[in-house]
Amino acid sequence: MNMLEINQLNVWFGRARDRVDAVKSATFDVAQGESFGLVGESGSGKSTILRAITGLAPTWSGIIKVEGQSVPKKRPKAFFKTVQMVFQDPYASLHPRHSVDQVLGETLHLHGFKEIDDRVVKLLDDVGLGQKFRFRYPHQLSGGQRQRVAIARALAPEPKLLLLDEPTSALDVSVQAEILNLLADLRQEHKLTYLMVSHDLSVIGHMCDRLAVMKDGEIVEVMNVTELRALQASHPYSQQLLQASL
Ligand SMILES: Nc1ncnc2c1ncn2[C@@H]1O[C@H](COP(=O)(O)OP(=O)(O)OP(=O)(O)O)[C@@H](O)[C@H]1O
Repeated sequence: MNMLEINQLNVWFGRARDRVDAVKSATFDVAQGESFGLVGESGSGKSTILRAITGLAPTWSGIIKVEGQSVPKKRPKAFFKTVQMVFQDPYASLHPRHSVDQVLGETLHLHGFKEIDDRVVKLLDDVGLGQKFRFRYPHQLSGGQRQRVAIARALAPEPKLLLLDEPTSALDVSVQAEILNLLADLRQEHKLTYLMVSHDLSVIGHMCDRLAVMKDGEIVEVMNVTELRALQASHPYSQQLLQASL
């Protein structure tokens, strides 16, 4: 079964002469348990696709289906029990005056969980932080530790689909691999499906099964990572991207 189906998705910002067509007729699907990458140059519309799925880009047309169900314009709370997003910048995505305990506890509470204490401890273990981080505030954490908290928050509702928007590009090179390995382990342990944006083909090659190449708001090619590794892109733009990343 497909976890996610995107059909003829158009996303735009602004009106009339100011209109920007950020995503044009994007069509792809992501199977249950699959990890799917979106690559392309800056401004090609990768993040906008994730934002449209999660409801952060309000003007869109086309079909977005999660587990076979069309997503309505206004996302019900239940949607966020299935779909969660991890943002690029862990400095911007955590409230500076909320402790780790508050961030995770409030998310769990919002989604109706009981035994919140036990779940907070378990989430911190799952992301490799452990209890000693529980009562810290964001300014007392490194970038990598903050991103682990953001990942724990995304895992709190026990989602099935994680939207990952360049989850390591704001981090120090030395911790990028740690976070990618954590995400790969979590996918296995929690049987998650990933839709991941990156401009880094080696990250996509490491993390994904298939990928879509975007250019100027359009998907120009969908390929699997075996083809990526063998440099078998057929579209000239994909070939250019591959050559540039060597
Ligand atoms: N809120 C907005 N208002 C107007 N235009 C926007 C808005 N958000 C994105 N855009 C435009 O939509 C296009 C796609 O942007 P998007 O952020 O999806 O690209 P991207 O491929 O994710 O790039 P990057 O790798 O730099 O994040 C760009 O031209 C961008 O300027």
